Amino acid sequence: MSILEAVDLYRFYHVADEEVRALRGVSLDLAPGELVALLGASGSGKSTLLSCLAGLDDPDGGAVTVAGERLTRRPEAQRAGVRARHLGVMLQGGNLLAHLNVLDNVTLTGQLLGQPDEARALDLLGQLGLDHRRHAFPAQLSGGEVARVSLAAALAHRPAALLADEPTAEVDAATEERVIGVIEAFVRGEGRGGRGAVIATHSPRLAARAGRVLRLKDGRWQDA
Ligand SMILES: Nc1ncnc2c1ncn2[C@@H]1O[C@H](COP(=O)(O)OP(=O)(O)OP(=O)(O)O)[C@@H](O)[C@H]1O
Repeated sequence: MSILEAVDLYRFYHVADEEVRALRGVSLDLAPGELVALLGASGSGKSTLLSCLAGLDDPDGGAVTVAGERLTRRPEAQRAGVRARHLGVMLQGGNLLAHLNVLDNVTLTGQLLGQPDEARALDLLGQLGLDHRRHAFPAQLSGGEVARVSLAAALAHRPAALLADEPTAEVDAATEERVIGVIEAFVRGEGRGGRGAVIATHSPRLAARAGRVLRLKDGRWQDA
């Protein structure tokens, strides 16, 4: 069974009289153990697709299923439940809560699920070179640090799938290697039904390590 399945997603935005067709019939199947790199020029629809896959946005057409649970066409509270149970989401610009320190941000989803795992959170922060920043607040972090803390927060509760938008933006080559290593270890890790990741990236280094590279162009798969 696939970890995450998206069928024929459409998403249109309307700004004044103009219609932006951000997604035009995009389907995706994420298999256990798979690391998928999502490539495409700026504006091609990568963030929109990740938002729909994460249930943060409801597409205008199509369906998303995660670990056998439907994510689309449900009230936000139900989508949030599915998201917390099965997904780790890292958005562009990070998604940290300003009033919580780094460690509390990373353990937050686990706490909400009633399974906080501080040891795992500290382990992830260590692997990402952020052990010494555990008591810092988001406003005190650099852009690259925010991205890595957000990645740790997305992975700490051991979701079935990681959905990440540009996790290696704003970092040097050595740090990028750490980030890729953490993502690879996550995808290889044991889990009920397996784990997988869809990563939007402009990084050739990250794309080279993916098992599958998919390219979006104007809201469609380029080679479809
Ligand atoms: N909230 C919105 N309202 C109107 N248009 C939007 C909105 N969000 C995205 N768009 C438009 O939809 C298209 C796809 O945008 P999206 O952010 O998904 O691209 P992207 O591939 O992630 O780009 P980048 O690599 O720059 O992050 C673009 O034309 C963008 O301007």
